[in-house]
Amino acid sequence: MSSSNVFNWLNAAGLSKYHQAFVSEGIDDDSFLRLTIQDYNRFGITAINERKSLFQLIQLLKSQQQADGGQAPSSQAPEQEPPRSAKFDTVDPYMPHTDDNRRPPPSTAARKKDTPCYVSGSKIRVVVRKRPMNKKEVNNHEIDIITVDSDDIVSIHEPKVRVDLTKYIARHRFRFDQVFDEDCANEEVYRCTAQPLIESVFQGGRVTCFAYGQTGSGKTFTMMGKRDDGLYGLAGQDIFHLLKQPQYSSYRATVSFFEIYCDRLFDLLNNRKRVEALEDHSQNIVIHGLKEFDATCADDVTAAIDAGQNARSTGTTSANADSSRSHAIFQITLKGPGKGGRGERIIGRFSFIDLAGSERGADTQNSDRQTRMEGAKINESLLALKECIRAMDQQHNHLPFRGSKLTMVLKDSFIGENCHTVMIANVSPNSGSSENTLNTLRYADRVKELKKGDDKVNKIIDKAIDQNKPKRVAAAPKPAPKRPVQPKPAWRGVTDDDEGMVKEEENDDEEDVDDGDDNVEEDELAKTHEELITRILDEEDEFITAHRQEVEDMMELVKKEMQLLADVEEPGADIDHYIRSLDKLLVQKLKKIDDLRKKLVGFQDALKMEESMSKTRSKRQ
Ligand SMILES: Nc1ncnc2c1ncn2[C@@H]1O[C@H](COP(=O)(O)OP(=O)(O)OP(=O)(O)O)[C@@H](O)[C@H]1O
Repeated sequence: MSSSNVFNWLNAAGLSKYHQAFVSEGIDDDSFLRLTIQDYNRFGITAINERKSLFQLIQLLKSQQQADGGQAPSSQAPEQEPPRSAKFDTVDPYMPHTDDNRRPPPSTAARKKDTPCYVSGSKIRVVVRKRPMNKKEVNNHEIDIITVDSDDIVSIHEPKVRVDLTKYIARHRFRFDQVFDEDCANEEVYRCTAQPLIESVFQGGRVTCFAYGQTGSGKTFTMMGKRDDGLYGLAGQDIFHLLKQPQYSSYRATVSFFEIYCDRLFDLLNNRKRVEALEDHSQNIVIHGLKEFDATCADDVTAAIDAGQNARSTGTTSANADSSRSHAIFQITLKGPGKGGRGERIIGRFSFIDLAGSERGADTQNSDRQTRMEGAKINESLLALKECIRAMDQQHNHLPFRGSKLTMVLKDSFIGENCHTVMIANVSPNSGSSENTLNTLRYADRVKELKKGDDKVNKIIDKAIDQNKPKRVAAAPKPAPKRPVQPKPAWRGVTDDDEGMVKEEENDDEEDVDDGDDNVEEDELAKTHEELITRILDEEDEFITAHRQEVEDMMELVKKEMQLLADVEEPGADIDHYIRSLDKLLVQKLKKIDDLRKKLVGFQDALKMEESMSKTRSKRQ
């Protein structure tokens, strides 16, 4: 291979001005193809667009080399069709990192190593991860109803029974940015989701990675893994690897870990102390009282994760001991010198969120009030989250981050140019979870609805999918409008199987259906109910604060009474003064008790109203 290729390649990518730096470093064609993102700084290539160009160029040359059976690419600029990600105008971060030191386990690595990670031009990436069937599900003779049809298409084969008791399978297909099957290791999920975004945190980025899904679908497994092989730990390793580079020597990393339960924040690294999210004068959200710990190596991250997870699973009250009812937020923040060398500023932040079990949001009509309130808050936060991500992706000016505590504390993850969000929708494969799995896929699908400008891109993908579609055999009748919202079948095919007639439905483009007047009324009732729950939670806080104040005031008054008693027992004490003073104190005490009691009665009324509203809603179901 001639070394002159390096100049031609750089020239093709508009980077010829850096050629000299490559010559000085002795880079020939072979070593050029082995360059990693971490190397780019050595040549002075720091601008994001130039780094992207170089990354893309190297990927194209490598794929050309592979296509040529390992032959060296020519010195011409690559002429082949760019990989799909390049067509979509973003890219690079999600192409495979072949330089990665960590290797996925052999079985997965061998099959998946070269699978490119696709990305559209948007700031949000939605992937699906299917977990394997567990022993219990196998022993119960449940079947696996999820098939991963390709790198980005997943089908759920939902067992259904008609009114005439015949069984059929409704097949729903969804397309996402990427789909991981049950053989994928955490490392592979990490490689295609969080890892490509690590470097952007060093460039001022705010990266947020959510694990969404029903309880037991693998959210914690994905985020935590077994100690440090989950996304938290893997990201920690990479961040510290980069922090060792000379250009980042003035940066430091801190970690924090907290959870949101019923709109309340608890510090998982400080005995679950309650902390508050407040807006400062610049409208930034600051979590007052949250402990941030310096982390100097990946082991510090692991230690913080262990401590936080321990605190989470050994909750102080029975109600929130169940971690699936709270959102856990683990943040790694990079800090560096402030502007002009003064003070310190936040450079970037990586936030990982292990969301509450998505099915918990449906607990709003449970007989237990605490469960209802938890459900309402989970529901509210997941809806607000979806809206914020969509608004961010569609570049709306208005971001509804005030819709929940969760979106409020993540405000800086949604605003600004350099924000990226990854949502990992975790699904359980067993037939018993079909309803929840379908809900998860629909939620993720709504998050990822492509914006209008992407129509062209959509068509290209749809065409690709169409080529694999079975022939359309009959127009499908629109299903009767009924809650939960049913998808509009795009087509139906009819085949037979052992169970009798099997029908397949495909729902690549699911749409909401009109729920009618009854549902409008029901929605209104649900809205009022949820508002009432929010009011109760706020009033509960206010009432507890008022009660605490009343106890402190009473203690002061009791102290004064004791002083009066001591004085009156002295020889020659003024009995009139004693009686007048005691009367004053008793009036003050009565007023304090009366004030607190009025608050208590108001609060009880709200609780009764909530109870009756919950019953009304249950009766209407
Ligand atoms: N991809 C996977 N491979 C192997 N085992 C998995 C995988 N995903 C999940 N599991 C196992 O499934 C079980 C449930 O997973 P996990 O606790 O992560 O679920 P979860 O969604 O976090 O539930 P919760 O909401 O209750 O916290 C665990 O025993 C976990 O080890």
